[in-house]
Amino acid sequence: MDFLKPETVLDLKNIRDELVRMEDTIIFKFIERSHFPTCPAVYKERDPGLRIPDFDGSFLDWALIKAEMTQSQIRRFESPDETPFFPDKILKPILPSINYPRVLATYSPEVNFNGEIKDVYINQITHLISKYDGECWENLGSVATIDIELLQSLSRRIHFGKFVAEAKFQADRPLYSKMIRERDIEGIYENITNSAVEEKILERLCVKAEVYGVDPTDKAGQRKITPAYLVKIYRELVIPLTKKVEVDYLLRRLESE
Ligand SMILES: O=C(O)C(=O)C[C@]1(C(=O)O)C=C[C@@H](O)C=C1
Repeated sequence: MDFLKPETVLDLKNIRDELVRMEDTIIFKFIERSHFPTCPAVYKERDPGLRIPDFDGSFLDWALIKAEMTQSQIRRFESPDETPFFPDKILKPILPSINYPRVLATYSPEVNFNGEIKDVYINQITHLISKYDGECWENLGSVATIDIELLQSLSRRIHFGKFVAEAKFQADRPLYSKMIRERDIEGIYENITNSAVEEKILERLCVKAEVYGVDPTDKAGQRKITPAYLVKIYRELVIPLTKKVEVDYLLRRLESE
């Protein structure tokens, strides 16, 4: 997939191949995060043990804003597959802009589910993948660092739904236009769903968790990510959020015609 070549970006096979590659990135980051406990202090606003001068949010938000400010200056959010968590805090790039050909509708940056992704990550995912529920004051920086990487990987995966949606819209404009005009949300959900593809993803994740989640030379050793948790995260959170992105993107698609 090459964002300078629109025809490669809207090819459903290329999109799905990219989603498969992202699985590995996400699994290895889950494994990194599994070395630490949940560390609720990282996510609490104005935690008494973790005061940040002139900032009212959580330690994670502070670190994420700083990271996005730097990354925006090196052009991260010019790329159509990257979505900032704090769009109002990002800065102008210091590198010259790349003129990506437009593949998504102009309103696409407004389809931003990062608030919900962060919420689901903190309140559900960390409890499934962490070593145990509790603090570890000496690792707050490491936890926030891996959280930022994980949130950005999950965000990229879930917002890839925009490319899937655009490819599906272009493959059957009359059908999607009708459903969009009639605000037939159920019909859109039905049409974007491909249960066979979803089943294949979940099957593959089981195998990947079996292989990557344990030391291959010590199968009886401690498991870092289990097939059950990985499948639960994808089935209940990642895939449904991807579909939400697809539907939200499609519902506005006729604005761009
Ligand atoms: O591959 C697709 O067609 C998608 O829409 C992506 C995706 C996913 O999140 O992986 C979502 C919905 C489909 O049911 C299958 C898979």
